[in-house]
Amino acid sequence: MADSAQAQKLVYLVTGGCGFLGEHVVRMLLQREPRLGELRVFDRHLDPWLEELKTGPVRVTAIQGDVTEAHEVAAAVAGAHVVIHTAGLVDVFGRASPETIHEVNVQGTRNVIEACVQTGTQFLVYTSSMEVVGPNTKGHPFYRGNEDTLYEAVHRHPYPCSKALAERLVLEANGREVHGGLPLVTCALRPTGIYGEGHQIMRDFYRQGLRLGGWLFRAIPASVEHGRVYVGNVAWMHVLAARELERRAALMGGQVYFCYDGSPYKSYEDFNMEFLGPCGLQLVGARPLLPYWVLVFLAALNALLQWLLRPLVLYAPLLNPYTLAVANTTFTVSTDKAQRHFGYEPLFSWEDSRTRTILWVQAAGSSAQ
Ligand SMILES: NC(=O)C1=CN([C@@H]2O[C@H](COP(=O)(O)OP(=O)(O)OC[C@H]3O[C@@H](n4cnc5c(N)ncnc54)[C@H](O)[C@@H]3O)[C@@H](O)[C@H]2O)C=CC1
Ligand SMILES: C[C@@H](CO)CCC[C@@H](C)[C@H]1CC[C@H]2[C@@H]3[C@H](O)CC4=CC(=O)CC[C@]4(C)[C@H]3CC[C@]12C
Repeated sequence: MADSAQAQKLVYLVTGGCGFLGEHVVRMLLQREPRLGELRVFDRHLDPWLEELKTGPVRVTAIQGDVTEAHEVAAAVAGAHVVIHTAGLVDVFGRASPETIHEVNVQGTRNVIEACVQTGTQFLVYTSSMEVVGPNTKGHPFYRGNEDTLYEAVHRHPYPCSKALAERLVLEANGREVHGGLPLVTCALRPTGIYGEGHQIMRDFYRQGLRLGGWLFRAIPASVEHGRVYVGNVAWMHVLAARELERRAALMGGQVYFCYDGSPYKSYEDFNMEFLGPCGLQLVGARPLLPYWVLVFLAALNALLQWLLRPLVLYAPLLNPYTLAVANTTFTVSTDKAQRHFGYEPLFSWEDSRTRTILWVQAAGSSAQ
């Protein structure tokens, strides 16, 4: 991004731009990035709402493509100044095979890096995940941790394994020489569980509650805290990080940042009730209704059934040994690294984030989307 940066209009590429987070990043860039000249949205599935964006002042180019196809990625990256790589296979339910998760999340990321190097794109922001840290398989709590907190990160599940490998590739690529001789500058953002408009699991819990006559049943102790982050703030952090990578390359290059905002620390279920409560649902029980060992048994049973039924049908319920372990382990972050390094402050207050999410749940829960 040369000396004439003031006047220069920039080309951004967002991979996974039609996903839950990707859509917010795309819209945020259009609203809040004054230097944006062209926005390329790359996704395996292009959504119809992209068409509406094409009538605005910024050129929006929709590119249907697969990150696992190196030539498709290289064609999309060529000529871009900045890449925000958010495409990924988010699967902790056993819907996709471990090989597919690895292919999309690790090889896909490798393809993005190589495309930057080959075509001379200098700035890369990667959407990593809290899952590269934990919770670990031993269920150790991560309490108000930051990017420097020591934690025994042990990955077995294909999703966190893939995110950890991909993040490492991105960080190690920092400083590589790209076509034209300049250094690649990379950083990785690690959201905790994201919520907000478009959050399909929240919508599923809402519909399940409606089916059960307005009741949800507590499964996880209220004392197990989760850090959650509003999707608009995650998108804003991506936009800011991408903008500041050039000016603060020495400081930000090769760094990781947890995504955080003012959302309260609560258990997964109590946090969901912040939105589902005002939509008319109630969480039954001050304590879990079933003993923990019963949940462990049911989760193991689900895993067994998934394995047995796989040749016939895909059985992928929310509860499995991995999701139970994650839901049942405290994982909260408390950090100001992004604020110190690139001036991040949440754009949306907790009240705002909550209101926006409630409105979306009400609309999405009752429609057939
Ligand atoms: N949802 C969450 O709570 C969290 C998500 N993340 C990360 O954020 C990123 C976005 O996640 P979400 O928006 O939640 O997921 P999502 O599934 O809604 O979006 C992912 C997007 O990537 C696209 N995609 C998948 N495979 C692709 C491929 N082979 N080629 C091109 N595009 C492909 C999908 O079509 C989708 O539009 C992912 O990298 C995920 O690992 C990180 C932390 C928390
Ligand atoms: C035991 C059930 C009783 O109601 C509740 C099951 C909830 C789980 C499906 C979720 C609990 C925690 C979630 C994960 C967490 O937010 C961290 C994540 C980060 C990511 O990068 C991807 C998504 C996820 C793994 C998220 C997935 C859903 C949960 C396991």
